[in-house]
Amino acid sequence: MTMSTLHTITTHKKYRELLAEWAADNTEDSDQDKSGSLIPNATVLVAFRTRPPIDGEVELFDAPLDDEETDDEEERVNDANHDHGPRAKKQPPAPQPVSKIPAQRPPEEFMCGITARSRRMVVHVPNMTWKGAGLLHQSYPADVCFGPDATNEEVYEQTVKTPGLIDLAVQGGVACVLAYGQTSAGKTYSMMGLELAISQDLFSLLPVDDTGKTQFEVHVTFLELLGNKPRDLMRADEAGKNIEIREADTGNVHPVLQSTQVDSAKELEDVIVRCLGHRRTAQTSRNAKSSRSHAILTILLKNKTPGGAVSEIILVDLAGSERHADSKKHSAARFQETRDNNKSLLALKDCVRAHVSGAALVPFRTSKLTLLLKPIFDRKASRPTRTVVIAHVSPHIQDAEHSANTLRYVSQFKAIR
Ligand SMILES: Nc1ncnc2c1ncn2[C@@H]1O[C@H](COP(=O)(O)OP(=O)(O)OP(=O)(O)O)[C@@H](O)[C@H]1O
Repeated sequence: MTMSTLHTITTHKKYRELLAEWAADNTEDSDQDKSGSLIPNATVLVAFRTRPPIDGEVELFDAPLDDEETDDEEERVNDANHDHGPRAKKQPPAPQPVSKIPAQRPPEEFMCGITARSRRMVVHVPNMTWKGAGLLHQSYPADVCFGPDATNEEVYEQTVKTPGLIDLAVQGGVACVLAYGQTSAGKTYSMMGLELAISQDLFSLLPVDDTGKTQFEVHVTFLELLGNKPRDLMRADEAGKNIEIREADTGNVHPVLQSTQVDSAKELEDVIVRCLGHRRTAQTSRNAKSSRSHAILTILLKNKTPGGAVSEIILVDLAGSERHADSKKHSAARFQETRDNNKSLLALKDCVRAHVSGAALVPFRTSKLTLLLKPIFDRKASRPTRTVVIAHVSPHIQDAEHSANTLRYVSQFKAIR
């Protein structure tokens, strides 16, 4: 047995003991946050989700992590603005926190870095001190949390049904769900589930007249923002062609997209599945089919009665937040995309923060992503809005620092209220 294997076994044994001790002292029954339901009147609701480990995934941690990476969310996003491209000059390695040290254990061992409680998530962050291996248990509050066993149906129930997002749109408002998180944390999995569940329910929730007909027309657009390049996912024939985003004098933002009218749950579902098939993916160190882009599905409800409004349900699967280490093998073009994605995520954070705090000005023109989301940020618009941000985190202890940053980033939106 090598010294390194021995060290691994000892450290991981210690982590397991510490996790067991923490779990014994923090049972679900002692969770103060268990009672109560979602805050019905909040403009922004915060949800956290983690997923189960995937077969063979732990073996990925055997690859050494980059010694230059930064794990602070803002630092990481700003870091992406500097030249770290393939030709960038190497800096001397910085001292590494323990979670960045290359994996030192048998690959088949999964070690959980997340505990989901009803209304908070706890991240168990490895922390090496002079006393040896330790764990910091960092707790972040949310309106609702989903552990690895939660189904997409449960997520739909709590993040769409309970906050009344479809009802809000039917009444003329703007409802939005944003899936945020580290690459491979489960954003696309959640959003596909929500998109298909909304397709199933939407038509039965549209009000009908005495003849059984609804006064609403349902139209769909689907846009992909790859780095800074918007594309129409509805048009496979236009693949690769960038579309224009216009902001009219009236203040309305008009991406030049094909809008498709749908008249049934099946039609809506078919359009969504077809468009998702046009989304670009690439293999990353963490996800064989990683979505490189932000994907914005907009379901427009057009009320055909005289003076009837157009309301919207906007479903956004954001590009994965990537650390520098995750992108170090990217080509120059992919690196630029990652940089643009990270910049737009930072702009999004600023906008949501300003929006939640009731600031007079929300800087939505800072990026194409936030400009496209103007309907939820526009203070001058009279339509009521509600946004649910679902932060996704990896279940692995090796990702604990990234997970803590993700939850810190998103839980702020709850704290500002
Ligand atoms: N709750 C879950 N239960 C079971 N499997 C899941 C769950 N969430 C995600 N997965 C699986 O994990 C893998 C990564 O998920 P997904 O592609 O949704 O991540 P992502 O956050 O969208 O990644 P990226 O940002 O790289 O596109 C997929 O194989 C997916 O099927």
